[in-house]
Amino acid sequence: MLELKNLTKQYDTNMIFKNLNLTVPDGEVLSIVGPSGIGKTTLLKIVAGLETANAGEMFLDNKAVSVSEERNTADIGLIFQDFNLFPNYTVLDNVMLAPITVQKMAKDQAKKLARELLHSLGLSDKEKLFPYQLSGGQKQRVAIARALAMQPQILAYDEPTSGLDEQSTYQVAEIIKDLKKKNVTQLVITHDEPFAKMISDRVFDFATEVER
Ligand SMILES: Nc1ncnc2c1ncn2[C@@H]1O[C@H](COP(=O)(O)OP(=O)(O)OP(=O)(O)O)[C@@H](O)[C@H]1O
Repeated sequence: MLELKNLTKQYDTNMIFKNLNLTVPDGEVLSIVGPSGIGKTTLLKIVAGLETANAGEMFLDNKAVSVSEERNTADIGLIFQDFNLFPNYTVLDNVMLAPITVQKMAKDQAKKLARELLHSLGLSDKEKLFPYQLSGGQKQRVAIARALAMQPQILAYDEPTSGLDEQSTYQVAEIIKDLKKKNVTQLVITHDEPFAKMISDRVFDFATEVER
């Protein structure tokens, strides 16, 4: 379970949000909607430890997690809007890299895990390709496999359907629903309302539920 209590973020004098409270139970898919520039990506970055908050508390499974400093942990898997794949690595290496370098997993074990994940996401035949040789939907699935390889407690997606066609959007929705069945907690920033309806247990409207 993820809990955010009175989270406040400002950049210099620009207050982005104040006293944000949000609880996401295990296995829930929560979509976060709201207009551009309102602070949705900033919130995900704070949750993932890539950005600090000015005040407030975060708890993961009732354990306090500092939001006042950046963290380099595997507990939250972030899937970036532009995928952030390593361009000079193959699909397989993109998925294997973090378990080996961050978690010190043995190479054979990391390869086995990466292949299982790629298989489950329908990408077995793409493992030797480089990111530039993939479609947007395939890149998105590699980014999901890469995040899952770190066995995070929570997966957080920033606009996972941006730039995807209807079929790839549907595939991403199916992946999110499958992961939900495995009790993976998922936070999804999206402006795509039909997609949000398809995948979400709950929708958090940033514009109305957050003080500024
Ligand atoms: N590093 C930064 N320094 C200063 N201001 C920033 C920084 N990052 C973001 N901001 C500001 O914070 C506000 C929220 O940005 P954020 O990217 O979180 O919005 P968003 O809701 O995700 O928008 P979008 O849907 O367009 O991605 C914006 O006004 C942005 O200019």
